Amino acid sequence: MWNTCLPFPLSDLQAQWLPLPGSLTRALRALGAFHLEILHEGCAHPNPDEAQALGIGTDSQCWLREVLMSVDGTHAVIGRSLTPDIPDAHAWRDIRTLSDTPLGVLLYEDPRITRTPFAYARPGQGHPLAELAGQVGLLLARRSVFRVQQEPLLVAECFLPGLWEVAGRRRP
Ligand SMILES: C=C(O[C@@H]1C=C(C(=O)O)C=C[C@H]1O)C(=O)O
Repeated sequence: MWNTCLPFPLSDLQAQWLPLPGSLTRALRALGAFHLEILHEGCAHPNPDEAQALGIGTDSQCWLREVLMSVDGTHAVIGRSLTPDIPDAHAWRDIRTLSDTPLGVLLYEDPRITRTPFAYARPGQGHPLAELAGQVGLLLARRSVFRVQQEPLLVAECFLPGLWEVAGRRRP
């Protein structure tokens, strides 16, 4: 399902936003009034493609964070992040206490953190991102794995149709 090649066909806006490097939160904030809502947080098991990306089994315990990011009141991006739930010496322990502070604050200041190249997908029926979005068909998603001290954090971002309305009014 996930492929490092951009899906085809894409609009100019989609081709611009999907591979956008750096903080997505920062790019969304440049479009207008930004709001982040926590949809769900807690312990969970990864689905098979998430487990494969994290290099763990589907029976592994993870910390899951699902958020909805809006711009000027328009739902724009859904984020679904997972990291193995290793107690004590866990590099991503601060993710549990972020609340509605965007995850990006943990990711772009520490030079030790690496990020894999993006992989892209169109989440279909039954995929957690489609279920969170409450729709299928018009969704585009990307994901990458951040690592620090060998600990992985999988971050998937699903771009909702509303993003293209808002982004069409301005450029990142
Ligand atoms: C990875 C980033 O963090 C964003 C914020 C997220 C969160 O708060 O859970 C999840 C996905 C991202 O869109 C970013 O800003 O680039």
